[in-house]
Amino acid sequence: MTDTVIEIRGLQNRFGSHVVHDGLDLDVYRGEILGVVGGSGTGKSVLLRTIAGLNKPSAGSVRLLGTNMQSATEAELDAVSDRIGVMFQDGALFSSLTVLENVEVPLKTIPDLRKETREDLARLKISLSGLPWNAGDKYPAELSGGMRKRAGLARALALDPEIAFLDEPTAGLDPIGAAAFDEVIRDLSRTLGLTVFLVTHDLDTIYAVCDRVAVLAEKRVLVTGSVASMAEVDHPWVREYFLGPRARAARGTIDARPAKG
Ligand SMILES: Nc1ncnc2c1ncn2[C@@H]1O[C@H](COP(=O)(O)OP(=O)(O)OP(=O)(O)O)[C@@H](O)[C@H]1O
Repeated sequence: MTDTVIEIRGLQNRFGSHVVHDGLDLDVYRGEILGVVGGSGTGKSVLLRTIAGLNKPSAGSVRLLGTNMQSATEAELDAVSDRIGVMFQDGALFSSLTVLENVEVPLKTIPDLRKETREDLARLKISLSGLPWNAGDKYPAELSGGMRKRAGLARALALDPEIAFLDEPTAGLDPIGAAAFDEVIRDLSRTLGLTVFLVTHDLDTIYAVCDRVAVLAEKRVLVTGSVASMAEVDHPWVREYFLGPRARAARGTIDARPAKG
């Protein structure tokens, strides 16, 4: 049976008179990597923040890991927030803390966790995110953009989340760095059974890692389906995005990769 970990119904988000989402429905299933795409300003980040409980919608409901985010008590919201990890576009690290200390921040919510154990757990997450062993002792300003993103991922993974929300994880990375990041995301999903809610503009990432895609347009989720099925969708933005020259190039790169045994 499919386990729905995020269930959104009739969602509306408005800022003053600006309606970003209206009547938005979406289901996300356990263990999948869902790519959320859409033109600039269609509300991908607002949607991510709303699901994660960081933005209060003006109408509709979000059920996250079985918790109704609109009617939950503070204690229930805290409990569900411990089961998710969020990686923001810029990594959102504390600049005055080392990478290790940044990753330790969420772990400090665990009562009675010994300092040594907390540090070991943080170092494990740092290495799972593909950072070199000594990166934990560096400050964010000493890292490249790609390494900062990995540090942000390590912090998002600190509490062994069931769902990782990643906002533009490969934006600003060079193609090799982006491909390496794709691999980390895919490995984490496959080995840890992590569900990934992935906001991205990066067609290479979509073709390389996403099990399903949700397209945001016209203030709602216009369509969901496999990446391949997007070629059949008769909507101008979807056609331009998935059938344009960049999509052809991204598809070609994936088709050209040797099959994994
Ligand atoms: N706190 C806020 N107050 C007012 N307007 C906001 C707020 N947050 C987002 N918006 C508006 O909501 C709309 C959607 O923003 P959002 O950042 O979610 O778009 P996006 O699809 O992620 O865009 P991009 O692809 O460019 O990152 C934008 O018009 C933005 O200006």
